[in-house]
Amino acid sequence: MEVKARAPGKIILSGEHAVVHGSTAVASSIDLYTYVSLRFPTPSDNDDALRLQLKDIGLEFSWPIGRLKEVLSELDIPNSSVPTSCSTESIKLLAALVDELNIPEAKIGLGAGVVAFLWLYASIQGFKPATVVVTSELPLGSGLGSSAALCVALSGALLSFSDCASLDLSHKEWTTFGESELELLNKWAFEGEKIIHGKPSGIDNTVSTYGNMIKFRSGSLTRIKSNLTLKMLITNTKVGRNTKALVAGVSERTLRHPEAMASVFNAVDSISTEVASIIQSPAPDDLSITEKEAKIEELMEMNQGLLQCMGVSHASIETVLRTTLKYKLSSKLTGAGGGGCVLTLLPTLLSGTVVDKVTAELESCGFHCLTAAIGGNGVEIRFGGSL
Ligand SMILES: Nc1ncnc2c1ncn2[C@@H]1O[C@H](COP(=O)(O)OP(=O)(O)O)[C@@H](O)[C@H]1O
Ligand SMILES: C[C@@](O)(CCOP(=O)(O)O)CC(=O)O
Ligand SMILES: [Mg+2]
Repeated sequence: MEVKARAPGKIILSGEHAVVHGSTAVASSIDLYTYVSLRFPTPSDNDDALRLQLKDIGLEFSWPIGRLKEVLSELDIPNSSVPTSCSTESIKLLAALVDELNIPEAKIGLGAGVVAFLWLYASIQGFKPATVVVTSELPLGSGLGSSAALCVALSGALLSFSDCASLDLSHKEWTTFGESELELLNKWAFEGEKIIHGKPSGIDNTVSTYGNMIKFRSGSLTRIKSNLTLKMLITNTKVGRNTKALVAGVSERTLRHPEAMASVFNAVDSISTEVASIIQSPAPDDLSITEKEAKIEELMEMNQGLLQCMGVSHASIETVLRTTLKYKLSSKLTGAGGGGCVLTLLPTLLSGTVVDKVTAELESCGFHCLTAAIGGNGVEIRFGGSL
């Protein structure tokens, strides 16, 4: 018996980083997914190992169950129905197991993802042998929430074979979980994100779990019904960065300049609240679509300025901003910044020729442009099929 789970990536329309410090942020799922397949061996397979295949990265790891028990029995492994944080000591033990894998230096960032995998696996499934296969349509470490999509898809696959979920195992189509199961899944995914991000706000795992558009503040979500079809060009600068380090950098700046940063976070909160209200405002009201788009553009520019104040912009991001401005288009970084992806609003009346020209110019700088549909379902699972 096997299960496949998929969880979407996301874009943050406004409020990244500030959301870690209690400000409102607005995010939406996108139609790019991370897939996790889970299969338990049959007795005739005679396989007593936990195997993890990162398919598109071309890496494969395995741990004899005896070795896992030896190391992890020192840990307080929680119950699958009680999402529990991985303590610093536990992270150290798991990281030592991951160090034994000799991950190539160029891919060392994956180590945090593998530690999160081991924590979620042991916590939800204990010491059962299994094969887990991960594939992703998301660029990793680029601001599109690959870390959260991994944790959400993993939690989905693991919980679907636990006592915590009551699912119809004959279901061969993509299907979602019930409300209380989603809540549990989202909490486990958050514990995984903590291992990868250090101090996540929870917005990425929440939007990946629930899908569509959300407003998020201090750990609680409000689902947003969008009355505006936003179209965004996503430019991947291909400059690698690490969310954990960038989030830590903003916290350090906040410690150095608490009052100034409080004002910055406050301004971001107002921007996100306004963005959410424009998106939700009824279609035929005082403002035309063009006027709403112009307001969102201005708010995106203001948010970008504040992200610069937080110290998370980058020369590559500034190049995207300058390039899109030549075409009178507004942009902002999305996710943790420091490289990664930039969003550019493509207004409804913008001609296809302009989109082609700006895309060509951005790609001539060495960037990669992608279009992804905004919104769509959150985590889903299906049974059967092949890994
Ligand atoms: N498909 C995957 N396989 C293994 N690890 C992954 C995968 N997706 C994400 N990760 C983990 O998440 C990290 C990237 O997360 P992060 O720096 O938060 O950027 P983002 O979430 O924007 O992609 C990777 O370095 C890796 O540790
Ligand atoms: C910077 C932050 O707001 C978003 C990070 O997103 P990503 O990992 O760069 O996709 C951090 C968080 O909210 O946990
Ligand atoms: Mg992330």
